[in-house]
Amino acid sequence: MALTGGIASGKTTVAKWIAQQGIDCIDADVIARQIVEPGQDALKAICQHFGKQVLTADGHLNRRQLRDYIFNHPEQRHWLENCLHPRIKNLIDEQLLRTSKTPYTLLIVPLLIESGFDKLADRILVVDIDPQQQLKRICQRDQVVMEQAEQIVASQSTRQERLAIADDVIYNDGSLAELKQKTMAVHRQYLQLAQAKFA
Ligand SMILES: CC(C)(COP(=O)(O)OP(=O)(O)OC[C@H]1O[C@@H](n2cnc3c(N)ncnc32)[C@H](O)[C@@H]1O)[C@@H](O)C(=O)NCCC(=O)NCCS
Ligand SMILES: Nc1ncnc2c1ncn2[C@@H]1O[C@H](COP(=O)(O)OP(=O)(O)OP(=O)(O)O)[C@@H](O)[C@H]1O
Repeated sequence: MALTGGIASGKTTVAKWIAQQGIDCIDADVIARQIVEPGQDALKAICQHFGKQVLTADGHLNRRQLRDYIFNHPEQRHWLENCLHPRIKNLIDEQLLRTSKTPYTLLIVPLLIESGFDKLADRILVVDIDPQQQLKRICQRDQVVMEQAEQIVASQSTRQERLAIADDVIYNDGSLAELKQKTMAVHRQYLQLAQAKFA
């Protein structure tokens, strides 16, 4: 099962609760962080392309600076995606081979449509959020100004595009407790589907 949704829609929160039920989760954002750790070839490629100023004093990727830059320069965002997505795909493939012990595996991919990783999943779950609420959450959580929040949202698939490919939708329009209830309902449904598949 793949889980997607726009930035700050609630994917990580939903995935955390599903992981607590003992379900294997693979998170593309986590992999995207691992492959740019110091010493990794993706970090070297980024450094060669953007220059050393994209590193912090201790040799880590300066994520905030790169974020500010790529969301103002779409062609550079595409370069970064072309650099990282094939590497992320390889690691997802590797992890999928190793994670077959739980009834289903949850693959969390923010840019599911844009990356083409939707082909890896037999079912797509979308976390949907009201755009105004989404912008508020981005600004609050990431300490960015409204203009950058809007730029990031505009660079992603639209709400309609995501809903069009969804098999299941969790509407994150209430409290965290309500979100948890909806998540557990979907999880129970997926357990049943997995059971039916292997019965
Ligand atoms: C630009 C980077 C360094 C900013 O790092 P930062 O720590 O601020 O954000 P983080 O990685 O936690 O991502 C937060 C969210 O931003 C959004 N986002 C990330 N990359 C992109 C992108 N290329 N286009 C649109 N939205 C994006 C996603 O909704 C993601 O969940 C980082 O997001 C990155 O390396 N992006 C390119 C890799 C990528 O495409 N990741 C998504 C995996 S499918
Ligand atoms: N229903 C809710 N009520 C209150 N806060 C919420 C709710 N849903 C999510 N949040 C908060 O909104 C923020 C974004 O949620 P979360 O990190 O799960 O989103 P995400 O889709 O994983 O974001 P990203 O795409 O940036 O990785 C978090 O701080 C989370 O605690």
